[in-house]
Amino acid sequence: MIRLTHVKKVYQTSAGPVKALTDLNLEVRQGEIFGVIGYSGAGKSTLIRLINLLERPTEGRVEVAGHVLSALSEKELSRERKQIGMIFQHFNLLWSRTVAENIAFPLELSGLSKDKRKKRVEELIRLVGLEGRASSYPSQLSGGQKQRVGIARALANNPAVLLCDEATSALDPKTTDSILQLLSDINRSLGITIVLITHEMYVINKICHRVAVLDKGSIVEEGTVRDIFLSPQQAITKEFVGQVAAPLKQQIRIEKFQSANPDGKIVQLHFDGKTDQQPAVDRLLHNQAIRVTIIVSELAPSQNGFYGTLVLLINGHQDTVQSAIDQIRSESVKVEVLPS
Ligand SMILES: Nc1ncnc2c1ncn2[C@@H]1O[C@H](COP(=O)(O)OP(=O)(O)OP(=O)(O)O)[C@@H](O)[C@H]1O
Repeated sequence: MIRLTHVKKVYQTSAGPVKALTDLNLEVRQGEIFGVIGYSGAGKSTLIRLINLLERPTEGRVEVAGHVLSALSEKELSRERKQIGMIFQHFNLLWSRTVAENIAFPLELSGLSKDKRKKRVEELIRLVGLEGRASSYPSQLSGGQKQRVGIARALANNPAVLLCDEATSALDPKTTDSILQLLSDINRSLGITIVLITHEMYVINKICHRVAVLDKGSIVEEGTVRDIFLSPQQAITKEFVGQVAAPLKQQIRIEKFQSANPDGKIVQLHFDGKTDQQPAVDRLLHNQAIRVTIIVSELAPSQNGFYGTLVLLINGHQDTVQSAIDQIRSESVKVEVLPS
């Protein structure tokens, strides 16, 4: 579906040439979600902008859906670009236009009649879950809703490929999850090929089928997300995998304790670092009526005590355990009882 062959990109600047991509080869298959991960400056934005020829390669060939885009003139390109939608970190919406008018914009450029535009905009609004917001302006929307408008606009002309340029980097974790879910649903229901760039392994792990690791303008490792997670080869890949492996290891540790202690209660205590919660924890750990085991301790010092989380296994008589939990809750520690 997408094939980059021996692609190089050199920017000419007043300080001299900057090599952004060096001899890059990449193949993205029809219908997959392909992630490119790299640190800042690795060349991710350059790479994604080469796929729709927003940047021309200095050397090499860019082929999308059977067309060699790098060989086309600007006029020919503008027709082929309809095959490729794009969404951006900062949404790039038109602030003076409503949601419906933003989504209609590419349809106007394609010369679609007013009636057809209206129908298509309604379909897209439903697809991205923005019912009831058609007449809102971008400034009246949350970040997640703005990105939904971006996605609807990118899909307006039924592209075969959707490019996502750090599409969730400006969003909080919960909104990130909902946008990633939407992208995954769209990939499945429309069969659209998605290429996304990110610096977060979380994003890759959540929705990508395959991933390439970009470092200093070259792909240093590539494979299925599962294989990369199970056996990362390069040091940089190990660092990225480490971003999500720690929580995963924690989860596995908690599950082991759970299955070995079916009668115990596993609780997660959250410390806010604002008040001194140490005495409350000491009382819990030294409570003679129960047995407390520390499963995970992720605490960092703060001016007034510490912040972070503790995951504990509490064994004992059901009522005694419950009253110990109630006691620490009453001492302004947030307590979550993990499902058994
Ligand atoms: N228009 C440009 N002119 C000159 N140099 C550029 C231009 N765009 C990018 N570069 C340089 O090319 C290299 C790769 O940049 P690029 O933005 O593609 O990386 P990135 O991985 O997307 O980083 P970030 O996440 O910080 O945007 C960097 O050294 C950058 O300074």
